[in-house]
Amino acid sequence: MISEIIQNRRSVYPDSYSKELITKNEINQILESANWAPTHKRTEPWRFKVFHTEEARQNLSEFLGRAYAKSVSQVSDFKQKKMEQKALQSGCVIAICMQRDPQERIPEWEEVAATAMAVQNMWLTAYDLHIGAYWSSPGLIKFFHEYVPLNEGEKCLGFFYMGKMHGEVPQGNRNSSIEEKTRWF
Ligand SMILES: Cc1cc2nc3c(=O)[nH]c(=O)nc-3n(C[C@H](O)[C@H](O)[C@H](O)COP(=O)(O)O)c2cc1C
Repeated sequence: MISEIIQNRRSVYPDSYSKELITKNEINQILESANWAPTHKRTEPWRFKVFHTEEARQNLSEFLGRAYAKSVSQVSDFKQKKMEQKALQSGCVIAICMQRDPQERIPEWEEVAATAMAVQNMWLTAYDLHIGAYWSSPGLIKFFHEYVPLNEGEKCLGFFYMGKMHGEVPQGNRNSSIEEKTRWF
């Protein structure tokens, strides 16, 4: 049931991923799901940069460490190490990017929303494949273009960390019920 998959999907963090590899086929399934998100004026604004091989993740890890240090006024060695570790603990990291419509035919928020819907498709597909994942949006993403050149109007919105799950999916919780967030007329 789709509602069970939706409710059981969780943010699963890199320190709880197993060492089991994620295959290219699994990554392609996850990316294919992204491409079926809805999109106003069919701008299909989601763009992805995939860091799968150990070498790619090692290089990304080094960049993340450097970018973290640049993004804060006081560097914490602990936080810098943690930031570096995440790409190494993951089976794959995907940078989530959004390409603004060059003609700006729709407001930017709609393209951010469409990209977020693409990420939700990825997240649900990953869960279905027993792959834990989470969307990370640290301040350092503003430096991502220094590492991977982005097109004009393309922005990095965060990183999608993924790793094979071992054990149970964490328990979910919500601060308030849907009734409290809904008014019926
Ligand atoms: C746009 C977006 C950005 C997020 N950024 C972060 C982040 O930077 N760090 C983090 O720990 N979690 C981040 N999360 C994950 C949320 O913390 C998580 O979704 C929330 O705690 C609810 O938990 P659940 O996903 O397991 O239901 C982000 C989620 C979204 C949708």
